Amino acid sequence: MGKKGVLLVNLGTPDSPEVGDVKRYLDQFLMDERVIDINAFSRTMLVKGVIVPFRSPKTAKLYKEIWDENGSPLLYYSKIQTAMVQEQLGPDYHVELAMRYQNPSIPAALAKMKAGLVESIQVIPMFPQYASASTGSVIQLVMELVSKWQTIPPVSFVNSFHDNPGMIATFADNARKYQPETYDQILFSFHGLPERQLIKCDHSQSHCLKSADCCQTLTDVNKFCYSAQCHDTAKLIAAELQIPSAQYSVCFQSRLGKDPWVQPYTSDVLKQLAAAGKKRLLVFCPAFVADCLETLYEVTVEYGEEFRKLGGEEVQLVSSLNDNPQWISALVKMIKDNQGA
Ligand SMILES: C=CC1=C(C)c2cc3[nH]c(cc4nc(cc5[nH]c(cc1n2)c(C)c5CCC(=O)O)C(CCC(=O)O)=C4C)c(C)c3C=C
Ligand SMILES: [Fe+2]
Ligand SMILES: [Fe+2]
Repeated sequence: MGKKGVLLVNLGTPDSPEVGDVKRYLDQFLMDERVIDINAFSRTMLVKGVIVPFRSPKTAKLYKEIWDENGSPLLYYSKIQTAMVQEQLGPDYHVELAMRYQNPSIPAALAKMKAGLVESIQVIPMFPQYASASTGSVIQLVMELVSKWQTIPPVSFVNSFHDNPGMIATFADNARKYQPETYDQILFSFHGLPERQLIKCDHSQSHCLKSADCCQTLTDVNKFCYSAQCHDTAKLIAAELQIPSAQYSVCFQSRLGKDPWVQPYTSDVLKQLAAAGKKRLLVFCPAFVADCLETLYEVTVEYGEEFRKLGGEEVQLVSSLNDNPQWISALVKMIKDNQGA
């Protein structure tokens, strides 16, 4: 019997924090039609003509702030997660890590699995909430590549795991050491998305963004809605920690460009909380399974500075799932439960 293949795929990071590598990363990332989802001509003009040349030097500086002797935190933790999952699953499994953009690449990881004669492939896009720009993009590329093989093994995909009990429990446990009840407000800050991508993912075309709060509750109709899944994750973590609904806020960070993104924006929520006299904030970022630029720099440094300028005192990040053994066990259970699905 061949081994069962498991492919863990995260977003990706530059090969180094130097401008050239950041350019290559942003170019590949933002030229993805699921990320900048406009017509090909406009995307090329915008990405290659404006965003990559102007953003890369600034983004490279930010990467230099979080790059340490282990390299990029996202890649570092992803490698550890992969090794820990392989260790727990044992020799019947062949576990590979890939990044959607840059390295280790999805084609290289799939080639290793093919050479290892795996009998099946289970793909886990490492994004708890489904978005076309993240999970959808990974699934599309894997399908495109494997569809060209002569022998196509059974391939399965995890579509989302926004309510995975082990993931929720790990985030809650990570927060306990900060004593969440001692903070003025808890924030769940998720990576943002253009609003039009929510609407495009609404198969009913009658739900998302049709009323002020339609994407705040997960139902059968909107079960693939990124915003609704984010709200559900926040609600479950808050319930685990017995945080009353008035004590927490859900918000969305990392907006790029001028189009409207899913709201409320984290910056706006910081302003409201500072105006209401809140001083100390505890921030979860449960769109990520590993600490990365968006948690270590955007939240800790940028939002921290922003909030202090507004009169606040502290923005404390809850560390991500990283190499927490409880998370690894949850991931292993997810793999075993999904086997053959
Ligand atoms: C949670 C999953 C992610 C979704 C959905 C997502 C959508 C998305 N992102 C951009 C633009 C950028 N994102 C950047 C960094 C970044 N994004 C994610 C995850 C999701 N993005 C991660 C994990 C990271 C950090 C990677 C790391 O190396 O640590 C960046 C690069 C940084 C910067 O220049 O600001 C950009 C750009 C868009 C446009 C988008 C959906 C449309
Ligand atoms: Fe992003
Ligand atoms: Fe929605």
